[in-house]
Amino acid sequence: MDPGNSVERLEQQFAKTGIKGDQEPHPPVSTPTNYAPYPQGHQHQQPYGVGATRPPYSSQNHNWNTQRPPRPEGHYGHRNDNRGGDNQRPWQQRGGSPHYRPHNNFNHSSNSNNNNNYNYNNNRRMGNHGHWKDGQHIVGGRNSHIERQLFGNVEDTDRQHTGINFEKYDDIPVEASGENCPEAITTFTAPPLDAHLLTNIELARYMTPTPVQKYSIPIVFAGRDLMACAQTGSGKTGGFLFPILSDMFAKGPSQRPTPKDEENTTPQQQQQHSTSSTGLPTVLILAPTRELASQIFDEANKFAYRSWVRPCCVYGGTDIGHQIRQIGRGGCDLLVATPGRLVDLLERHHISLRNLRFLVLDEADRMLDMGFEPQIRHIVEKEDMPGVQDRTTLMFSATFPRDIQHLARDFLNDYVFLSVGRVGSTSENITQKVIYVEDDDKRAALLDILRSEHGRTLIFVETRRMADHLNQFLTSHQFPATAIHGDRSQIQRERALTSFRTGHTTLLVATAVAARGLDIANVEHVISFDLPSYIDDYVHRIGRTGRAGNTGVATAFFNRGNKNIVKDFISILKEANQEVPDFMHAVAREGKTSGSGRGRGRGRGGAGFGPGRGGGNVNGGGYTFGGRDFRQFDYDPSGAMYGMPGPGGMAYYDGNGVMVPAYGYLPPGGYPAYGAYGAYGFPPPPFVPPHFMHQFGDGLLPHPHANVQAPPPHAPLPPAGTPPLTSVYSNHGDESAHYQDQANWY
Ligand SMILES: Nc1ncnc2c1ncn2[C@@H]1O[C@H](COP(=O)(O)OP(=O)(O)OP(=O)(O)O)[C@@H](O)[C@H]1O
Repeated sequence: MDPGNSVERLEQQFAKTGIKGDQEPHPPVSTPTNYAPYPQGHQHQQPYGVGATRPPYSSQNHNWNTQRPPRPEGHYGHRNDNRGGDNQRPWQQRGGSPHYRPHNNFNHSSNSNNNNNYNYNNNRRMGNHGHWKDGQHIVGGRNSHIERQLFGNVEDTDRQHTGINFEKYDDIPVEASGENCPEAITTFTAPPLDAHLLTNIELARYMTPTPVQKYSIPIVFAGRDLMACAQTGSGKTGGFLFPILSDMFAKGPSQRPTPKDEENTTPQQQQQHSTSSTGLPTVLILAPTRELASQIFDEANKFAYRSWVRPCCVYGGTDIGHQIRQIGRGGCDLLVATPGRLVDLLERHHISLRNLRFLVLDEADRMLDMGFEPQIRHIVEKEDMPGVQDRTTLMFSATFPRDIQHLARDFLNDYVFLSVGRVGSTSENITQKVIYVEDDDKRAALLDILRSEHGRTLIFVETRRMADHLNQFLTSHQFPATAIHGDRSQIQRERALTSFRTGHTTLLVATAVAARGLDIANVEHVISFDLPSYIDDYVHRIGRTGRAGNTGVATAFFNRGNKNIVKDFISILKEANQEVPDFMHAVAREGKTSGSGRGRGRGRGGAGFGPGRGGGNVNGGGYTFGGRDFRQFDYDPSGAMYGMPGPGGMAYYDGNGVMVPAYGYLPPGGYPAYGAYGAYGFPPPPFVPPHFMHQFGDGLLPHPHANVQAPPPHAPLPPAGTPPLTSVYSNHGDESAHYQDQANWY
């Protein structure tokens, strides 16, 4: 599908419906209930449901979301073309809107939550850092100015979530599996936490630990590796920062020589190494996006305040020379990084990982999917990082698909799997609404919603181009909007985020670059203008609201173009006790006969991802949305690993524990899904033979541990005329240099 044509077609479609940005696009339509299908065009058709007239559907309707390759890091220039506009002109001058909240002192460098690079350096110069001397932690002096910068004021609504209500989490089910799980703590106390950390926790006004923190703190203190799956907004950042910083405050800098030092360097060289400007972090935290890395860095600065620990942050899109100087001058005890920039710095020997004691993968499922996995392997296995036995490895996310859990074992040692929350991982604090809206009507539907609401609203779209178009469209309709996506320069991205955080612009149009981890206070509404191709991505996106015990609303525009995720979507809604509109069931029933055959897993999973999923049957296959320890469900002590049986088939490991590759199957009218790794479903014939899978590049090649076997002899070839499949680049707009995705196959 030609992206240019499809976008043009979209624009023509918009033009047909009168949506041009300079005229009233669509008469406001009142929807009787939130779940009513959105009227088609001007005709106000009957709601689409079972037996009702279906809105005309064209298989081309949704192709306009065609994605473009991400730009390599080096291509992110500081372009000042202002595409998409940051709307720096005062809003009143442009007609205003009820969304506007006057903010006369807007200055992104002074109001941002992300402005601590500057303050952090000041912080050092003011000499209030502590240090480690003669085996003792000497804590620095207090500074009220820095404390305001780091922790904000109680009334600072741009930075504080209002009405944090973690009691809501008290009856959330928590499951910890693995040998000898340590007991959870119930309060922040010293011991077990370091006394200095407690003073910083108090400054942050955290009264009690969240469930994930209650468990992760003793697990890490016990020296155990951890894979933690907890709902969005439930305090996972503290879940890894608290035990790590507490340990560092108590034990001081690591001095341990690694075997590599002993083998390859002379004592003189070692001496040179430690006095050179090379950063020698004790902790490495890897995150998928620059904005998330920056946010974790800010949190690390808070909780490391006045301690000997110097946090440091490196990510792409910014001047590497500046980062090198930061590492050299200020030290780098706790390093937060995006993988691409870190590899660059490792290769230039500005950072060495030989002293590492803690490795953290935040958004770990994202970090281990095919976009990042090669870089993560390079960092963990090919550089000088201590081996898995000699470091503590922690992985955190709100979703942990089974295939990623399999892969994660390579990086973990005797780990505890912690699951906080329901198996379906959306929070019940988020009210989820689904509206049936054809692609042509989405803009009108959006305007209707925005005209009746004035809160901070995040709008997710699938492509960067669409983000720009929608931003322009909203701006031309007098809404204070801005956009964040991977084609914008880092300065534009940060400016957009700051503008949204501070409430200068109450609408942020975003691609998936803003989907994970970002903690923006008081986001009231997340609108999935486009639904993502994978339900886990939806879970993360809506998780930008309803955080820290607050409530929020998530509205999804749904149509038949989303039928590939409809069953997973229904399960997510049910698990969070949300209403499932009839039209979703109807589309799901259609899916049964036409079947998209798409698995998940971004080139890793595919048809066999989880038992029974290849045929699009979720429930029968026992798939869960990442909240279960696969060891409990797939593992058979006899040496064979099985999935849970379902109508779609059975997950399949052979009796010797050797993985049998997944074979996609070709449902009528659908495309094959592919998988090459993990506990795969063993779907019904016809099979797609492995040679077909190999067309798709790295991510679809079998994992090195997989022993690929020939397909069963009866597997037929794909039917004549099956179009050749090609990988397309996704629109994740993050640090993944070679991220490939099967999105928009059809
Ligand atoms: N113990 C606590 N008490 C009060 N607030 C807390 C506590 N722990 C974390 N928070 C606040 O809760 C919010 C969400 O925390 P955090 O960003 O760590 O969530 P998360 O689980 O990592 O979310 P996501 O899945 O989106 O990455 C933050 O604003 C944080 O400051």
